[in-house]
Amino acid sequence: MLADVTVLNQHGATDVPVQALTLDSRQAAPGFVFFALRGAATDGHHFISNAVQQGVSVIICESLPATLEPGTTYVQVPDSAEAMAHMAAAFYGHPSRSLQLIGVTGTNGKTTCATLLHKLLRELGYHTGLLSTVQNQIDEEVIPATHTTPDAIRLNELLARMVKAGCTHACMEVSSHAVVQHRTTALRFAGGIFTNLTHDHLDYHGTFDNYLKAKKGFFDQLPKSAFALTNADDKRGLVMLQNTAARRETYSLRGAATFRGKLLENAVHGLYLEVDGREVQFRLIGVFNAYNLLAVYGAAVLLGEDSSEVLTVLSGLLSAPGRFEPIVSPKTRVTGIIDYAHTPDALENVLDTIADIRQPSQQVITVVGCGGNRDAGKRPVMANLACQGSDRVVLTADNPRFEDPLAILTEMQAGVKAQDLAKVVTIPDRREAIRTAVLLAGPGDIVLVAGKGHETYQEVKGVRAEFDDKKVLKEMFEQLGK
Ligand SMILES: CC(=O)N[C@H]1[C@@H](OP(=O)(O)OP(=O)(O)OC[C@H]2O[C@@H](n3ccc(=O)[nH]c3=O)[C@H](O)[C@@H]2O)O[C@H](CO)[C@@H](O)[C@@H]1O[C@H](C)C(=O)N[C@@H](C)C(=O)N[C@H](CCC(=O)O)C(=O)O
Ligand SMILES: Nc1ncnc2c1ncn2[C@@H]1O[C@H](COP(=O)(O)OP(=O)(O)OP(=O)(O)O)[C@@H](O)[C@H]1O
Ligand SMILES: N[C@H](CCC[C@H](N)C(=O)O)C(=O)O
Ligand SMILES: [Mg+2]
Repeated sequence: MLADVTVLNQHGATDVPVQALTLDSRQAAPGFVFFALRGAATDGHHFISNAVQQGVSVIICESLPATLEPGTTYVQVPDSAEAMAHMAAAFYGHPSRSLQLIGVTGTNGKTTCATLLHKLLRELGYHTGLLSTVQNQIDEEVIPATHTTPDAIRLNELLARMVKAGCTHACMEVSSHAVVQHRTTALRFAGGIFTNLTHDHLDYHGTFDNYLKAKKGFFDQLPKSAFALTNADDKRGLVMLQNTAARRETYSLRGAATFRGKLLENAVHGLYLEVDGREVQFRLIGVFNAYNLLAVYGAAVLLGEDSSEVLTVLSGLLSAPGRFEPIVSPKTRVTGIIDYAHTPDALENVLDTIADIRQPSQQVITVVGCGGNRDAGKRPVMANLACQGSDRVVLTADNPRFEDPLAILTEMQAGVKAQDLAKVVTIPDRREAIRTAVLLAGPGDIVLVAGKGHETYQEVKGVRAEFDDKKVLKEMFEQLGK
């Protein structure tokens, strides 16, 4: 890559003092390096002159502007995002090299696995960082997250803060967007975990094959020193490791694998599993969580931890916020479940879990919507799955973003089969939808509020208004005397 770099207006970019890095001209200031990135909505190259006006020292770009300002260094590279990843890692002193960094990728389960591994390592006595959809953490210090995987600059900055705080380990989610946009390029991972691959984000990746390649790209980049731990029961589990240089390891609930689990019981009070020959009761609910637990167990053992100690700690852990989080109404014992299921596979898993643990007398009422400016293909599928697994369904808005919430609901309704029409109501206002579901619930029934989990906002036309499914549900229980 370096052979292709062209430096103009200075004798060498290394002589230019640099105070900070940015990918956004609006944040640029004297002493900054500005990276011109080609994005999905616009092209950072259009903002080079703005960045120069704001006094940046260095511009990293793929094509040079027609006029070069004296006093500014221009570095032309084949791929600005890739160059940014390498420069960000170097600028922050390659923090990933001072950590046992574990990356988790897959369609569902990343937050759950990364959070569980973080909690486990904390309990085992390590100073540990976490980068996740819900929040970033340095030990117990919480730093709000804007992305599942931050951009390369923010990512390296956060890892450097972890190193400075004395962390020896860090757990992070690696989204498919992150791989494609080189957010994790130039990090040194000690291990990678694959959870599963199902339908999501086809709006961004175009085809399922591209989506698969993005996830696989993470394992292709792992070094020989790392482990690559995959779900052998997932259709794409082994493909992920096909070209990795890392040590290949597997986990399975069904057959031969490095880490074997057997489902003994999936009950309302938790999972009872046999793990590597030992029977253990866990507090997490649902078969999908049996996979998450096995993955985390395997990763910890591969990091050199004692398997018995790992199981003891894991058995006491609760899941990540907004992941199958139960809230029981005080009077009529309605069980509310808040879950971040926003993909067809996640919704199906959650409803299957509810089917496994419910009593025949309990009705299931599901509140669900689909996000705007995201994969539209999942909308009818999710509405249909909600109908298959529930007695009543309230279709509502998720985060409409820049789309018309009614148009999203029309696309969802298209997935409702004629015989299910009678069980569906459509209420665009999410608060009213939750209220209706609670009204429909008789004593002991189950209300699943899917899609937004831990989120504390609803995003409409670029504005995030306060909205918390958990709070609203509790409020409705109280208001309606449930
Ligand atoms: C689709 C996507 O991933 N978008 C990310 C991408 O933005 P973009 O490609 O749209 O950028 P753009 O608006 O076209 O701008 C191009 C460049 O011009 C720059 N610019 C723009 C305007 C200006 O005045 N000056 C300027 O310099 C921008 O800073 C950017 O560098 O690069 C930005 C900077 O890193 C990200 O903030 C942005 O995330 C947006 C907000 C987003 O919603 N991303 C989601 C889809 C995402 O990444 N999700 C995954 C999780 C998915 C999962 O669940 O698995 C995640 O890791 O969070
Ligand atoms: N291993 C799993 N397999 C399938 N579904 C799962 C699994 N783990 C969790 N889920 C379901 O998916 C939802 C999202 O889980 P989680 O937040 O852990 O996934 P994620 O991969 O981090 O999602 P995102 O891509 O949005 O960050 C959960 O609320 C649950 O419904
Ligand atoms: N990380 C996912 C989160 C989706 C959450 C859901 N509530 C929605 O808004 O679609 C995304 O950015 O696509
Ligand atoms: Mg996540």
